[in-house]
Amino acid sequence: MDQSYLKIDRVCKSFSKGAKVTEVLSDVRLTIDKGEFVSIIGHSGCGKSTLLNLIAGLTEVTTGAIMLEGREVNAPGPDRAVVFQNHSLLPWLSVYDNVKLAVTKVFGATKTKPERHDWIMQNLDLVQMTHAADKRPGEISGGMRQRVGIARALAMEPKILLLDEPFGALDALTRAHLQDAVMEIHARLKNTMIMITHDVDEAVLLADRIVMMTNGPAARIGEVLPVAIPRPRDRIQLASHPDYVRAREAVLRFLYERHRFVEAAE
Ligand SMILES: Nc1ncnc2c1ncn2[C@@H]1O[C@H](COP(=O)(O)OP(=O)(O)OP(=O)(O)O)[C@@H](O)[C@H]1O
Repeated sequence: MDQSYLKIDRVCKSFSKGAKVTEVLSDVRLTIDKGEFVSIIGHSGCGKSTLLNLIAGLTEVTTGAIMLEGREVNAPGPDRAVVFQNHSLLPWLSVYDNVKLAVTKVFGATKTKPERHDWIMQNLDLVQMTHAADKRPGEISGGMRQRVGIARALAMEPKILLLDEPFGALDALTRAHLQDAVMEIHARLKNTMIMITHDVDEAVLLADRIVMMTNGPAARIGEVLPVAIPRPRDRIQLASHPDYVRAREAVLRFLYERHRFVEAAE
């Protein structure tokens, strides 16, 4: 019996517009273990978000299948929460109420009101945002909004947290703080995380494995690089760590040398 936690099995995805069919993903195969942190990297437009949306169940595969714990994924569900680059919080609700909305949806029938309140506060605490519980998204910084987005996603207690370039719009310092926060959360909750990034350092710092995608159309997984650097990881110590330097170089070579070669050959 196949014991994979998440299995992406020979997935192809095409989009049609009139008579024109574009194959975005071709024969994508990947298995991810429970508790693993996987970064997905690839050039713009190759199909990273499409792959994440397929796992989220927001889009359907054209052929192949995505299995989570042996069950096929073909619709969105609270077991897979997504954090997008643009926070997607409801602007008219407070930080607390934004998280509450998700908690009521998932735990409305199973947790009492005081339990739900504690759970909301616990998740805001996880991202250090309890102090802003009464603020609206427009009254807090971009980094804080992303923290709330992460709290809202985690509050659904998903099996898999899907992060679609969540820090892409943030300045470098805020980004570093949030990367640390994500590493702490991952260490504490031991949940499965899949994160799209364009940032090679971010991919290496956070991931157990880096999935590198070839250019589209018909993108596929070109290489998967294990990052065996022990945790907890400290960005300053890592900067000169030989394994870090090696992993970084391997990703850069894939993106800027090897992949260009593959593209030119096609
Ligand atoms: N709903 C859709 N209908 C038609 N084409 C789509 C749709 N969604 C994505 N595509 C196309 O699929 C390709 C891959 O898009 P996708 O957003 O997955 O790439 P990406 O790697 O995440 O890009 P980026 O890094 O720039 O965010 C693009 O050519 C895009 O135009």
